[in-house]
Amino acid sequence: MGVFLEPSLKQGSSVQRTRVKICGITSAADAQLAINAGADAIGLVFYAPSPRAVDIAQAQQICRSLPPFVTVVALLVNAEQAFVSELLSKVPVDLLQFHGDEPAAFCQQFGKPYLKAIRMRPELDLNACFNEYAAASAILLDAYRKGVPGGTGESFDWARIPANRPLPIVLAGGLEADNVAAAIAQVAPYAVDVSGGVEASPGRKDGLKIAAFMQAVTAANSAAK
Ligand SMILES: O=C(O)c1ccccc1NCC(=O)[C@H](O)[C@H](O)COP(=O)(O)O
Repeated sequence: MGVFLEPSLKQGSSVQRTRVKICGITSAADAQLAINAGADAIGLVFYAPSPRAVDIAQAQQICRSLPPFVTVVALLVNAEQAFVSELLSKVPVDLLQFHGDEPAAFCQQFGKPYLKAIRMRPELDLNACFNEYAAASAILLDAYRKGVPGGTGESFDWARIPANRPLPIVLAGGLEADNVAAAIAQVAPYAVDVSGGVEASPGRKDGLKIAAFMQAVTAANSAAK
């Protein structure tokens, strides 16, 4: 199991450092850029319409290239149960990320820790989401754009996130080097998640943007001590 979200590290643990997931990794080279810069986790998108999508064979190749202690997150959007089972049998996934409308029972059936992504639509009842997905390792809060399941590059009003949370929060949506320190200072999330903000183009990560993002996170973590 990777170290990104051990089930025992629920909200309130002594761990204060905001961790980093870099999502939408499509090559071993980009995975190496993320890891060398200090990312805790990489996200692999198994959603074909995304420009960041990978298939099982690509995911296997990327995972073979990884050093130890890197958490592999598999991102799904309303995938069929059979595909998730096949994915888990062929790729060394540490954490599932359900980014669609998956009910809690669907998410839990695989016996694998999972993140439930919640897109912050205007009328959202966040407490109801916390209750429904109480078995999740963490809740990933992402921006909402109608018809776009994720990877929007847009942020949302972080003031909508309550200070008291029953689950660790992974903050996503439009993060980049220029705003991630403010996000950490305001929200104090368990982790941050970024995709577009560290890219040269959709699906191709930019080493300089990754380095700048990680430096900003490191500075914010130091300031929080
Ligand atoms: O990244 C995608 O293309 C994507 C497509 C469909 C569903 C989810 C997707 N990404 C999920 C993530 O966890 C992203 O990192 C998150 O939405 C933040 O993306 P960004 O605003 O570009 O940093």
